[in-house]
This record gives sequence, structure tokens and C-alpha cells, in this order.
Amino acid sequence: MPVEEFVAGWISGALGLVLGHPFDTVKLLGFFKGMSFPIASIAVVNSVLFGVYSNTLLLLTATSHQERRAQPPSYTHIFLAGCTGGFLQAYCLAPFDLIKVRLQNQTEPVAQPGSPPPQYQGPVHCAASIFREEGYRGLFRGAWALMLRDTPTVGIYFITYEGLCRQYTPEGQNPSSATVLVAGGFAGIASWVAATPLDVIKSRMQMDGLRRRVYQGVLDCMMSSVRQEGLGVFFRGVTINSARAFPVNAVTFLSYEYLLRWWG
Ligand SMILES: CN(C)C(=N)NCCC[C@H](N)C(=O)O
Repeated sequence: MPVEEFVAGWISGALGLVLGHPFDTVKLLGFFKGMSFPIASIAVVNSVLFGVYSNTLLLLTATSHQERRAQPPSYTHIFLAGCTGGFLQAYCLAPFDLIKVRLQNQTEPVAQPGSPPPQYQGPVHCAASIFREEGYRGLFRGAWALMLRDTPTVGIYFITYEGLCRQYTPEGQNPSSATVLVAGGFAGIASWVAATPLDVIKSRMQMDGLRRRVYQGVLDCMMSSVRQEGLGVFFRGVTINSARAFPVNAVTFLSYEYLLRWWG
């Protein structure tokens, strides 16, 4: 199994993360002040995403990354490989994402002088507390919603990227840097616009069960959210998700493409 796609995915995920840092800091109230946890999580998850995507395409089309410009895979194959990458990335992402959401939803993200300490004092403390209080399965709370979010939307991510690259690149050639940046940025936006409804539900499922269970499952969470807040609930955060998605994914794809070309 070729491993360079996993390594390129890891490095490009880390570079994208640095660009997404200001947006995540806004969203997460200082959670990303330290960079080590996000690098350890997002970069590893990105490595799984790109590595599984490329190896699934290799299985489906018998072409390596270098051969794919001359023999472009069909959009059906790209979508299926993207969905496979999305499904497996969701499994790896689930515990990290749960920790992120739990920390994000703390009213006091860091200890204030004179006030009681926050429930979770950092990512490691948060993981240990969830494990202690909710068991191993607790670390995977909301994982189904995450898989439902990521499986189709990562398919959309790679279809958009490939579609735009093909549109603006002469046949058989590698896309230019500008094309890769624009296609990667729009791939990020398209996938996040599609992912936002389930992203909202996923976060609610991850917060559920902290004191008592509110939702019976993903469907129940969707129905009661719409009943109480209307259909607009599914678009909460779509603007910041899209604003973050463009630069993060432009840089992710650019570095991924160039690393693979460089390793040749
Ligand atoms: C849930 N969605 C939209 C995705 N997983 N999209 C593909 C990768 C996104 C990239 N790692 C990012 O953080 O923007």
C-alpha cells in the first residue's frame, strides 16, 4: 500500500491547520491557543483522509496518483473513494472532535481567579474525564452523526476539487498552482455547506448525556431541533465554516499536490 499519500496528507493537514487557526480560535475560545493537540489530531485525521482516498482510487481504478492526470478516474470512482475516506476519517476524528466540542461549550474555558475550576482543564483532562465518567463508548458519542456528516460530504469535497481542476487544466497536464488553490478552496466551501446541517446535529449529540440524555438518537435530535428552532437551525455556523474552509483547503490541496509531485 503506497504510504506517501498518508504522509503528504499529514503535512498538508498541519499546514492547513495553521491557516485555520484564527478561525478556530474565534470558534473555540482559546482552545487552539496551544497548537500541539490540533496538530496531533487534525493532521493525523487528514492523513487518514488523503491516504484512504488515494488507496481506494488505486483499488478501484488501478492507477497511482502520478498516473491519474493521464488516465483520469470517473466521477463515480472519485465519489466512492471520497466517501470511503470520509467514513474512516470520521472514525478517527470522533474522540478528538468530541473533546473539541466539550471544551468549546464550557462557559469558562480557562480557570478564572476566585471561580471554581472549569469541568475540563484541557484536552487530556477532558479525554480522561469522559473515559472515567462515560466509559470507552462515551469517547465515541456523536460518532454516528459524524459519519453521516463526513461520508457524503468528503465525496463532494473530492468531486468538486477534481471537477474544477479538470475544467481549468489542459488534458493530461498537472493543474497550475492557482487552479489548485481555487479548486481546493471551493472544494472546502462546497463540502462545509453540505456538512453544516449534520455538523449542528453532531455537536448537539456530543453534548448530550452530560447530565441527562435529551435525545433518543440522530433523527430525534434533528426533529426536536427543527421543532424548537425552525429550519434555520441547520445553517447555524455556515458562514464561519465557509470562511475558514477556503484558505484551509486551498493550502491543504496545494501542499498535498506539490509534495506528491516532488516525491515523484
Ligand atoms: C466535514 N467536512 C466538510 C469535511 N470533512 N471535509 C473535508 C475535509 C475538510 C478539512 N479537513 C477542513 O477541516 O476543512
